[in-house]
Amino acid sequence: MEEKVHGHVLVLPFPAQSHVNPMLQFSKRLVTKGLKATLLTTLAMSKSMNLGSSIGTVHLDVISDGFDEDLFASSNSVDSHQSYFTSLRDVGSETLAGLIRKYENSLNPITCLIYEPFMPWALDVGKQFGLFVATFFTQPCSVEYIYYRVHRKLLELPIFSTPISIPGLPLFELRDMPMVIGVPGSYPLNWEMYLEQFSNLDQADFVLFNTFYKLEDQVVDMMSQDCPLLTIGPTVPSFYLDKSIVDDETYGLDFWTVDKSKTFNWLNAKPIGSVVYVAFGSLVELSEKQLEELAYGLKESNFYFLWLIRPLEEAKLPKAFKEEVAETSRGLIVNWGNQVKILSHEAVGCFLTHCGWNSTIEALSLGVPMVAMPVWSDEPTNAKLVEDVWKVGIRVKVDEDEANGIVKKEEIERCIKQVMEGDQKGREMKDNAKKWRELAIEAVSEGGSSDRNIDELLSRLTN
Ligand SMILES: O=c1ccn([C@@H]2O[C@H](COP(=O)(O)OP(=O)(O)O[C@H]3O[C@H](CO)[C@@H](O)[C@H](O)[C@H]3O)[C@@H](O)[C@H]2O)c(=O)[nH]1
Repeated sequence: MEEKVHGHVLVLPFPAQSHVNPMLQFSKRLVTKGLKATLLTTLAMSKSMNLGSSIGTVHLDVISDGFDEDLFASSNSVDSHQSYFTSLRDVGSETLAGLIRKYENSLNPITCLIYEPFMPWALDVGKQFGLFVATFFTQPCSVEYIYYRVHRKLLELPIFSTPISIPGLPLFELRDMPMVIGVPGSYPLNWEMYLEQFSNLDQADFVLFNTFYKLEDQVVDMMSQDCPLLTIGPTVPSFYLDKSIVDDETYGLDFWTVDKSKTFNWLNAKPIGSVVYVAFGSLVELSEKQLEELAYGLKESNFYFLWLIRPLEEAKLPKAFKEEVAETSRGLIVNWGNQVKILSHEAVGCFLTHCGWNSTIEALSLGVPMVAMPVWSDEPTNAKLVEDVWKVGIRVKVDEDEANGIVKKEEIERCIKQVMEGDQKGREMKDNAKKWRELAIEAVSEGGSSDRNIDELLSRLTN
């Protein structure tokens, strides 16, 4: 039977893998602190993944985004973006309100809403019901602070002269800025959405970031001057950090089928630090030409490689390459897996990543050095920080002569070798990666900066 608790938090992520993961994980932490947490999924997610009423200790409930039969509606083509976002807002705000009402007369009515700011309307709904509302950013503070300064007109666009100086951040070139700024005119709908995040942020009771204080201290201090900011990350399954949550080796909700045995049978047979792990997250789509360069860069680096690549992307790989991989044990191609478990495997020597924020903070948390190959959004900035601030990786250079910014196979091979081979630079990256892992563990462990911040959130929530 359900017990009365001191607070019931409704958690609303944007319905995509990389947004659900950190917010689901954060929900688990809230439960360990004595709250009830209910994560909201869409009807399409619930149906197609056959979700039950909970994931571990976190309750699940559903709202509609108006696309009840389409699991991938939120990440489909740019043309359909606008209609998806309109529907998400219109249908979502109605069904969210209905759901809050549903709990009003229950033993544990909703007391707090934690929402992702790609959906700023959720804050308005929460406030209509008099709830305590916290905003949860799934990208790093460094990136959001840049958007915030544009929103406040403290950073004028377009940028004509470099290097770019932003308080709390290192000097940036255009290539280090978030893609919508570094490449003016790119992703116009996303740009609108990034700025909209701040439209009503002054109404939020707290602003949460999936980061930890020591990782972004200067920019966190800057942004904290303007909003009640709390760093609460990294939101990586606790099994890999402080082990405070029972049965917590995975996030627990996957949009694709997870390969459980092939990957680890293959990894278990490889020497320590010998494998390049390659993955580009849940959204990025590379061109056929780029995939070909990547494939042959990996092959020619002569290291073992494990490549997690979604089915539609895999279909674009050169046939000859796939056949060669299938015939030898030099490489393994798998469609989806448990990335954090892979990163924690001793055979993995480096992570070739697009620098999505989850992948980046997961690699930092697991102490794995990176080859950074950013594609869009926050990724160029994350790659800059990986290479020049945290010094845990090397960023590939785009071939200037190639249209559409292709990274050539020779460059991929060069970067992999730099990280994997034991020369001084490679060793420094590995040592720094270990250092960031220790600091990540410290942040989420009892009394650490993120742990104290979660307690601060709770004390406001329950008083
Ligand atoms: O086989 C796989 C591959 C990935 N993952 C997980 O999927 C998530 C991927 O997230 P992320 O690394 O952030 O990449 P994207 O899915 O590309 O994320 C989008 O959302 C992020 C957060 O807003 C942004 O930083 C990115 O630029 C944007 O592309 C991570 O938690 C991974 O652990 C798996 O579990 N299995």
